[in-house]
Order: sequence, then structure tokens, then C-alpha cells
Amino acid sequence: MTNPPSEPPPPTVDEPIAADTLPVRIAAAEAMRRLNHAMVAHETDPELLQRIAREANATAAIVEAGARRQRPIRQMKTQLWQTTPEEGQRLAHFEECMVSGRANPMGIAMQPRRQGDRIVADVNFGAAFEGAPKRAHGGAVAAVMDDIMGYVLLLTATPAFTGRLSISYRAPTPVQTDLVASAWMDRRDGRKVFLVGDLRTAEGDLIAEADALFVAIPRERLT
Ligand SMILES: CCCCCCCC/C=C\CCCCCCCC(=O)SCCNC(=O)CCNC(=O)[C@H](O)C(C)(C)COP(=O)(O)OP(=O)(O)OC[C@H]1O[C@@H](n2cnc3c(N)ncnc32)[C@H](O)[C@@H]1OP(=O)(O)O
Repeated sequence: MTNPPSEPPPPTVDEPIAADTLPVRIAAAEAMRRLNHAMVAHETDPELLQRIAREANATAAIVEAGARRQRPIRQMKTQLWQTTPEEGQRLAHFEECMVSGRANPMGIAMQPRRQGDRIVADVNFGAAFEGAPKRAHGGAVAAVMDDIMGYVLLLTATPAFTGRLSISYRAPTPVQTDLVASAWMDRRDGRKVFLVGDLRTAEGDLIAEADALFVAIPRERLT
């Protein structure tokens, strides 16, 4: 598997906070995702759980007292479509995306990048994404395939919404395992963009196949 070009790691909690708070948001979201999965995957003393509840509620109250954030819609309508992603480039359409956003504290944190005419992503479903025993929830798998197919639209600068999404679950999706999702365009018929993709183990064994119809829309409708 080829790794994307290396990026600076998120700062540790002790580093000074830069004017751009994104790296700190990412670090905080990463820590919260780690805790979420740890709570599901490990036995925990009731006293520690009580402490977690107390401290999380106290912290939430402080955060909720802050100003409301606005989703950067303008960026999604303009910049996102202005340049074609470069080979190997780590992609993010929205850093709080529940599938591929690094700054979403309860997301899957899939890491998509361009590979030729395809989008390829490393994905690892943490313990909190278990559905059927030892398997990632089928809806989480569908979310990954929907999102990665969405990134294919960037290659042709075609804003579109998912109209129909179909998943064939061919084998159990293991949790806590490095997997690879891929997606590419099958064909286009006017506004109808037909995308396909799959999810495989790191060794290349097929887990799930996806096909979808995305309907192209004018950028102004991306609200
Ligand atoms: C997070 C969102 C950001 C998205 C922005 C893209 C950024 C990309 C960059 C980076 C990756 C992003 C990753 C995101 C991935 C996740 C994407 C989502 O989750 S999208 C949200 C879920 N989907 C909806 O909310 C759609 C709800 N539905 C609608 O808004 C409309 O129904 C829409 C736009 C799909 C179509 O409505 P009309 O009025 O514009 O078009 P009409 O005239 O009805 O259809 C045109 C043609 O398409 C067919 N069609 C339309 N909808 C269909 C459907 N549901 N199934 C089958 N065919 C359908 C029709 O039959 C028609 O075909 P004929 O020309 O007659 O041959």
C-alpha cells in the first residue's frame, strides 16, 4: 500500500496553540475518538466511568458556552472545485465530516487520497463501530462508501448529491483492522453520475462492493 505524502503530526496538548486552531481541533478530536473506542473495548471501573461522565459534562458545558461555529459553506461552493487533487494528496471536503473529517470527535476518520482516476482511503473501524458481533456496522460501511464515492466528484469538479446507494456485503467487515476503500467513476449520463467502489482488506480480499447514482447539481445548491 502506498502511503500519502507525510503531513506534520498534530501537536501534542503541550505545544503552543497556533493562530490556525485546526491542528488543535484535530488533536482533541483524535483523543476523544480514542477514548470512545477504549470505553467500548475495555473493562472500566465504575468510579472511572463516573469521573468520565462528570468531567465530560463539565467540559461540554464550557464548550457550549462558546460562540456558535458556522460551517464554511463558501469554501465548499468555490475552492473545493477550483483545483484538481494531485496524485497522493490527502483530501478533505470538510474537516468535521463524520466519515473523513479529522476534526470530528465521533467520526470514522477515513483518510482519502487520489490515486490516478480513483480515490483510495485507509480506513479502520474502531471498536465503537461494531454492529453484528465482530463486524463493523453495515451502515458505517455504507457511510464510508458514500463518502469515498463523493470524493471522486472532485476529479471532474462535479458537485452532486447521492440519489441512490447500493452496497453488497460480501464478507464480514472486521473492526480494529486496517482496510482499504476505493471508488471511481463508472459512467456519466447527463446529470446522472454512476460511481462504483469497493472495500478490501489490506491483503486485497473483497469485503464489500458499492454502486451509486449521484445527481449533479449547480454549486449554488450546495447549502
Ligand atoms: C456532505 C454533502 C456534501 C456534498 C457535496 C459534494 C462535495 C464533494 C466533495 C467531496 C466528497 C463529499 C462526500 C459527500 C458524500 C456524501 C454525499 C451526500 O451525503 S449527499 C446527501 C444525501 N443525498 C441527498 O440529500 C439528496 C436528496 N435528494 C435531492 O436533493 C434530489 O432528489 C436530487 C438532487 C438527488 C435530484 O433532484 P433534482 O430535482 O435536482 O433532479 P431530478 O430532476 O429529480 O433528477 C435528475 C435525474 O436523476 C434521476 N434521479 C434523481 N434522484 C434519483 C434517485 N434518488 N434515484 C434514482 N434516480 C434519481 C431522475 O430520475 C432524473 O433522471 P432522468 O434525467 O429523468 O433520466
